Amino acid sequence: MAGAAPFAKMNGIGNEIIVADMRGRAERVSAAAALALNADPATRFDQIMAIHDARTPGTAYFVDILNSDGSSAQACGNGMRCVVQALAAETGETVFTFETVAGILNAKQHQDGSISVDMGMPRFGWQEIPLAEEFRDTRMIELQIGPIDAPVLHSPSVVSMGNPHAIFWVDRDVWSYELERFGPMLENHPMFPERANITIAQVTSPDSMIIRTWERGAGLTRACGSAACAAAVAGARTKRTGRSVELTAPGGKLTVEWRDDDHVILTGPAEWEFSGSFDPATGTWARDTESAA
Ligand SMILES: N[C@H](CCC[C@H](N)C(=O)O)C(=O)O
Repeated sequence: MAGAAPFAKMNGIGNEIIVADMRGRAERVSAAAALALNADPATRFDQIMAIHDARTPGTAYFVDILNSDGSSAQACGNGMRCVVQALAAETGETVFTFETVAGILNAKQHQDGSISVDMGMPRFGWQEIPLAEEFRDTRMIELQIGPIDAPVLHSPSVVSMGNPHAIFWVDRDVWSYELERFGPMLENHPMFPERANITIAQVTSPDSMIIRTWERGAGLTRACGSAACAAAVAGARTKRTGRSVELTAPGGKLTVEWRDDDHVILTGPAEWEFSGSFDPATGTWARDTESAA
């Protein structure tokens, strides 16, 4: 393919990620390419993490994040771990400083192969998330779906991890809620002018919870790293948990530590599946012949 860019299909505990190598190129991965790659079952993804040349001194790369509907995302914790694993394999480095549209982000690969990403500081102001109306306390906002007198989901905590998140606390098994039905309504609720990632969370101990996420621009996913961060922060803010939490998502476990310096550290694995090359304008792609299935 002329002008093709290398990519790796990877995942972060089942969050389907394409790491695209756009270094040395001026163009972005187009929304049309994202839609085409997502339409093919072999390359279906939740996020594309496009690695570009650095724009800012002191950073190694600029990472552009696209959702599977072609929209842009400001943060993707699971995808950043995939980026780190791909770059660590290529360069032998283990510590990286990246830039995204949301700012500077540090990450490192540990001896055991797990990867920690510093997701920065959470933000709680209603205008920062953003919400459509003023709430002075975003630990719990008025929002509900279902019958007025017996809402199915209500009173979420809202947090920005660079991207907007709403966490609905539930007592029952997270699988007993029809997130595929409520997710789209809540993602697009007028309360969220930039839409939102929607998570239901069941706290199982002061340092653990089970979560399921409907992602803005991607739908149901097996895991969402920034949602794990948002849920852990919201858990600590509402005194449901401490500041170090293990989160079980459908695809596996992640740990989040909300450090005393206010930074949120997400740790978990990343997995390579296969490599190929693609046209960043159209999404036409081919698998590398030497790449395993
Ligand atoms: N899967 C990602 C989050 C993608 C966020 C995206 N859906 C949005 O904010 O639009 C993660 O691991 O953090």
